[in-house]
Amino acid sequence: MAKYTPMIEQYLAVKEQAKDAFLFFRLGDFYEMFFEDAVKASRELEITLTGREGGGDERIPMCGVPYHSAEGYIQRLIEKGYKVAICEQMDDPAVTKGMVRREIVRVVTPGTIMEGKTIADKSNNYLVCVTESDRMMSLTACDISTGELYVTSVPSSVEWLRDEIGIYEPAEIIGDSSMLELIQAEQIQWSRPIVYTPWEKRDEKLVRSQFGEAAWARLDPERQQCVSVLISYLSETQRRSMGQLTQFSSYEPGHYMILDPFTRRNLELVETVRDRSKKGSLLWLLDRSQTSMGARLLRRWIDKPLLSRKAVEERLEAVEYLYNQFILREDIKSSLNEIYDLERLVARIAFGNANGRDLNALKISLQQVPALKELCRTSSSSTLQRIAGEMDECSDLCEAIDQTIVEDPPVSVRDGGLIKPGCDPHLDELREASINGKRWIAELEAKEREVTGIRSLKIGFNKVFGYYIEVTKANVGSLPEGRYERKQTLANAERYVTPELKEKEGLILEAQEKMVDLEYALFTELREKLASEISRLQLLAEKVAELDVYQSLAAVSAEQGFVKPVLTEGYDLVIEAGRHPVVEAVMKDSSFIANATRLTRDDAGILLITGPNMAGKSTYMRQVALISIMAQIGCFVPAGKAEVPMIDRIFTRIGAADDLIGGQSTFMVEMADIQVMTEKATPRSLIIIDELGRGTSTSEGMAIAQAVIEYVHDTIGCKSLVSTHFHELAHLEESLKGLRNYSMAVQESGENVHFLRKLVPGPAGSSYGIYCARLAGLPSSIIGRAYSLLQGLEQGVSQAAAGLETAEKQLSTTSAADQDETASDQPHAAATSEVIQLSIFGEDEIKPPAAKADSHVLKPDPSLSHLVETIKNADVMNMTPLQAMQLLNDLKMKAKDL
Ligand SMILES: Nc1ncnc2c1ncn2[C@@H]1O[C@H](COP(=O)(O)OP(=O)(O)OP(=O)(O)O)[C@@H](O)[C@H]1O
Repeated sequence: MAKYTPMIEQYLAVKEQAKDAFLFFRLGDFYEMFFEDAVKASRELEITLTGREGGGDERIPMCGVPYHSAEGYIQRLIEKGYKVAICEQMDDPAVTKGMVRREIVRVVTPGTIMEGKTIADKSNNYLVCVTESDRMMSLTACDISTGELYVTSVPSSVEWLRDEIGIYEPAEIIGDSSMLELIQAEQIQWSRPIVYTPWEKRDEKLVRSQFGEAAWARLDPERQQCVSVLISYLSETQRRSMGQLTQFSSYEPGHYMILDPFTRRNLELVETVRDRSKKGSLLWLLDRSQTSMGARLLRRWIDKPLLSRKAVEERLEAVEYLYNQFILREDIKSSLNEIYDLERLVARIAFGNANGRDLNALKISLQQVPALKELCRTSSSSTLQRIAGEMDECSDLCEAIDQTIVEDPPVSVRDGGLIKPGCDPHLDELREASINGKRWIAELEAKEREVTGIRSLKIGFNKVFGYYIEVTKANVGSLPEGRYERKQTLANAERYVTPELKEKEGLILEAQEKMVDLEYALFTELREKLASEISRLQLLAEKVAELDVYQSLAAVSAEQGFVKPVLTEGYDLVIEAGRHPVVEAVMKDSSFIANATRLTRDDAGILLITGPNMAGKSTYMRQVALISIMAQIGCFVPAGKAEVPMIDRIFTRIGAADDLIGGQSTFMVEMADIQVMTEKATPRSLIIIDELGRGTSTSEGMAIAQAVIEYVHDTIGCKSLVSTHFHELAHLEESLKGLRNYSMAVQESGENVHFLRKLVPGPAGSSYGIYCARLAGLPSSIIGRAYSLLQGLEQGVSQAAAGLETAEKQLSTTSAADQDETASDQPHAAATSEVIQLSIFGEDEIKPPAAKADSHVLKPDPSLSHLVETIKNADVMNMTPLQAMQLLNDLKMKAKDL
């Protein structure tokens, strides 16, 4: 095989270091890609694929992008989930003999981007690292564009891992390959695509030197390991100091309310279920922030509601104060409005890619701080006063920028024109020389015109020939002999230089070159000075963001008529006139119907809610969860009055999450969720289950629903809202002390049903499902047929229920003697209530059949004794839930055959 050229050999050697990335190989003014990379990139970026002789047997596929527009191409590849390794020329080709050295200077990955369209201003872009050691799982989340770094760990648990990743919604996850496989096996459809990079190398030394020995020592060993893996990845991909990472925030997951990814989605905390847009989410409603940092912090608060009542009350104190102080709120708002994204500015400064405009943005932002601080200091809110006390105005840094950078600097920092006069005496001298030189040239032009008598003579400049005297062809004859040396011939003009022009040009260009170099040096000196004060700036950014969130929560609370919740360490959740904040806000006619909620230890901790489709059950249940979350982030809540206990976990099982997991049936998903709930829920949790037990046959669904409700009631004992279509479950109120029936009221008038959206005590009469189908516009033939089928089905259910009731009666008489005190733990009897017939239509063509369901009790059948025997012999206490379900199903089949 023929040998490759040295350049291709060099390419291949570099490519070895970046196998999983596109290698952007700098060749002059282009980044070139070769071989497979070229073929793939030409397809992904829609650029022309060419070829090049490289010494091998065949032409080598090649494609390239101009270096000055590479940013856009890199972003497009990152958005598609690829990585890009940037390989630069390390020597100046102009002065290098032979081949220039080339090295990878940075690998851009989805989790390590610093700027650009890919990361929205108001959201974070996290890289998450997961590791496991000694049966402890650790997770580190880092956003290098803002300098945030979080680390936490717990005894190994896949659910925890899933929940925690759900909080960060990372762009990329690195870490132990076994852990990555575990996460991928969960098949969760995250709201954004995640790139997985196995990475097990660690760099403890770097972590210790970057964060200090004291901070290192405070971390548990498993967290140390996790941070070391992450930092090693950053250092190998970014290949520069990550000065923006000044500290890590190590936290205990137990300090926050736990919300699994399904619950987050179901409650539409940061995006809607339907189109995953922010609009229509709780974040959208609460976000009146003026700065991007504030917006990101608000999102973090929503992602992690607090468990410490004291900490929440401190937040509420500030929100309440600002709620009542409209003018102060407006003043704070207008100051905040002038503040740029400090976190990202500061990260760019540390990363070394901030330009003059960035420094000025920092200056303008810092100029707002004294006023903000004063507003907080003079307030009578203790929280705001604390913020004022912690705000470092950084006026020295503001002044340094002000003295150095001109008002409107260019984008580039390498071409001069960004340092103020008076900042550096040497620069001023050079400027003077350059200005004088230019003046001299202007004078020379006038002089030459006079000497030659050529009025159109002019002096110009270009990069190739420098300064020249230009004379049109017609006037060339008028030039005196000797002094003028021809440099360039154009179509209708000639260009000349003279010895004195050449000499002056040398001086001017030298001054200019020196000036540009000196300006760059002065600029980087300032940038480095700012970089060395990065922790002060980051701390200030935190305070500004916190203040911004307070004013945002206060503004929206005042605007929407929210009230301050009363937080308790107790059990009872009592809400008067509660509303769903987002549904209410999007209703144009302010017609949202408020509903109360009472979940108390003395009365009932479980509300079993029945009611027709469309009646507002889901909205009601979500509103209770949202009120709890809002209270625990420190926001006022949409209610007339609210007493809210600190809730440790909200568990929701709401229909809309069905599409989250591919390849599993709705029913299996529901059961898996319920399983997690039974394992994790505590008495301080809140459970919300919408339409429990659907997705399987009616009788099985009903049986499972009842068993689950009993388990929640007897074993977990937490507050729960359960909605169901099985009206037959209403009887549970009799057997479960802590359960109350409620329903969403409807009013029937003639043919129509009017949804009152009002929660009333007692079970619902009917589900009106077919009525809703009619509302949705289904053909009347289908509606009519559905009604007649319903009648048949209801008779069947009624008979089966009656059969079971009889069986149960027989069982109770024959086995009364066997009963002991554990009987109350046995599954409760299947529903026996009469199924209520719909009668909401008049003499319509789709009128439901008139007959009422037959509710009489059937006579016992001889084969019933077999059924009873089976029930009697069942060793219920030693059955798994699945065996119990199986038994129940067998009984049902036998009952059907009776
Ligand atoms: N309290 C309320 N006041 C005014 N409108 C409401 C109220 N609650 C719900 N709605 C409106 O009623 C519609 C149906 O509500 P929701 O989805 O909660 O009903 P549902 O009983 O859960 O129905 P389904 O069982 O079909 O899911 C929603 O579009 C919502 O806008």
